[in-house]
Amino acid sequence: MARALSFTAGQLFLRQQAMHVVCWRQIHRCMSQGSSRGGSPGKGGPKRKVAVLGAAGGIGQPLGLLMKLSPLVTDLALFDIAGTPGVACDLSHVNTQAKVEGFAGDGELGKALTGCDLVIIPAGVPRKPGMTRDDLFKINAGIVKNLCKAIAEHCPKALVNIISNPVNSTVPIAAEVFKQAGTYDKAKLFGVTTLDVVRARTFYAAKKGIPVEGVDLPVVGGHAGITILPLFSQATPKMDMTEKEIDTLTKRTQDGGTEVVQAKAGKGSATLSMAYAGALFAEACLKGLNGQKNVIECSYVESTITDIPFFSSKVRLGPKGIAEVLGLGKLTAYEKKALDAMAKELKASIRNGIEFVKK
Ligand SMILES: NC(=O)c1ccc[n+]([C@@H]2O[C@H](COP(=O)([O-])OP(=O)(O)OC[C@H]3O[C@@H](n4cnc5c(N)ncnc54)[C@H](O)[C@@H]3O)[C@@H](O)[C@H]2O)c1
Ligand SMILES: O=C(O)C[C@H](O)C(=O)O
Repeated sequence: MARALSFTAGQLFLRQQAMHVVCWRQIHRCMSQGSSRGGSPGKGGPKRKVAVLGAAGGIGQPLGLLMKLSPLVTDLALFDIAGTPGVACDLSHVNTQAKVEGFAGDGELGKALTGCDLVIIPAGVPRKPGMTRDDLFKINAGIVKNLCKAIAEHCPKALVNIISNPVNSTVPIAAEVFKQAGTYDKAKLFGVTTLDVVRARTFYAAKKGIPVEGVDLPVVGGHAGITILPLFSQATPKMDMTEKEIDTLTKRTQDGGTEVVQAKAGKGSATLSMAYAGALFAEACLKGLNGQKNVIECSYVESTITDIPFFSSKVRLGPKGIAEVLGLGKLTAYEKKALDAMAKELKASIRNGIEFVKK
């Protein structure tokens, strides 16, 4: 009996190991889908340098790993105020093509940025329970401002993906810094709202009992509370939903970040799901740069599709960044009301960001 039991445990262990391998193969396959259509650097595709600023942090480390796994990245620069040489050494042993270098401290920021095609910024402090994203403004506004000044100096043509909160203000901060430096190109600046899309897809699939892989739906507005608006009416595959179901899923998506902050109980906010979402969005940007057609993601960008000057909606990515900011499509009465309700808060967050740089 004991022998039979241990044999079963052994089998279970082997099965688990096999599943790990399958998972990693799937991640590789997912990430390399870009290479077949977006140009494989190993096979003569373009060289692409990506920098992660805040690379030793909770998001920065797994995001660095996912970028190291991406077949679209040839050079990976990991910058933080400290700790990056260790992270870079660790990642450099992974047998994928990207050459990894670590840079620590302001004195090395210029070297990290020089030659970059894409800069991803998860630098800054995360929330603790009871805080809003706006409570992070005091510290993160200055961090994003200084990093963007360095981007304007060392890689003014790079695409910039901003993850640091409050995204509703840090993106306008970045825009204003670039304007002052004379390098602003609205097609190259993105607030990363992909985690809202990832969450909405997950919650919708779970609620409707359908496989999440086939689910798509836009999330528009901004990235905080009521400014996050998932458009479940445009979800595919289309499923009937009651207004109550829509309201529950909308609120869960809006509160997704807070759900993680509370579950982590003082140890930070979403890091792993954010790294996944950040890698998805970064890969989409690289595919666009490489000339892949029809690359569409939601992002918080300078926009004229509403009267709110920065707004998240679907954007088509191309060789120069944003090729087209797509419209909102047909909205339901519920969605129109939610859009009206967010305008005041979103405009105020944008104003705060701009004034912070101007003053
Ligand atoms: N956009 C989103 O959907 C989303 C999701 C999750 C978290 N976030 C935000 O991302 C940010 C980072 O979160 P985290 O969990 O990784 O935090 P963290 O504290 O674990 O890591 C942040 C890192 O930034 C570094 N840093 C601080 N100042 C820096 C500077 N001047 N230059 C370079 N690096 C600097 C820190 O040393 C640290 O390693 C937070 O503001 C958080 O709110 C955004
Ligand atoms: O909620 C946070 O503070 C982090 C992030 O913006 C998230 O949505 O998870």
